Amino acid sequence: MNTQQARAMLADAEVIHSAEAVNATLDRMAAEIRDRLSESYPLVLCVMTGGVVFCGQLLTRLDFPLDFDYLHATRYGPETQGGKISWRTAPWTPVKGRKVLVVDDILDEGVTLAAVKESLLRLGAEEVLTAVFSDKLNGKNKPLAADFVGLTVPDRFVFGFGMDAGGAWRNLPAIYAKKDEA
Ligand SMILES: O=P(O)(O)OC[C@H]1O[C@H](OP(=O)(O)OP(=O)(O)O)[C@H](O)[C@@H]1O
Ligand SMILES: Nc1nc2[nH]cnc2c(=O)[nH]1
Repeated sequence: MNTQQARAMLADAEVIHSAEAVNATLDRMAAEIRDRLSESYPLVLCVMTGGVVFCGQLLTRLDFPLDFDYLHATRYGPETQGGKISWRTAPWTPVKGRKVLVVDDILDEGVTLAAVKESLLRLGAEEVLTAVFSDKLNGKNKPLAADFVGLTVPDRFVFGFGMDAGGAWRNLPAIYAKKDEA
């Protein structure tokens, strides 16, 4: 995708959740996570790449001691249909005996987060909680329900706030969907 194509896609897209709604949701989620984990010294793990914006903005709202690290698993690449999960990087910080909070941008079919959770439990994590900024209303029987959910999104390919559209626009502060898929 080149600059022109990326700009055209954004111009044609529909806002699903505004930046204001995103910020209010971050505040609410941080309060929920604080209530559950503020005394546990959790290990917060960002699922790269899409989780980076949500996780970064969430972290600045978590006012209690925690460790931070990341892992990288992907199954979409630049495509809009998921494939086989590809593990790129495991967390460097040992998870054995830890309460872990996994942070990702979207729960779509749930395959990625279910695989991440299973792998962390296999590595000996005491408890694995999951936080997703958006949960797609796709009517699918997901293998996992997130412990903390920000906003729901319709069953369309969405982008912005960490999520890419053909590689572009992870940097948007709001959530969009391509108009032609409405
Ligand atoms: O619930 P699922 O259907 O498994 O989809 C959710 C996953 O898809 C996206 O990652 P993607 O594979 O696109 O990689 P990315 O984070 O690098 O964009 C997103 O960041 C989630 O990790
Ligand atoms: N950008 C993006 N990535 C996803 N990964 C799983 N579902 C989606 C989606 O709707 N948009």
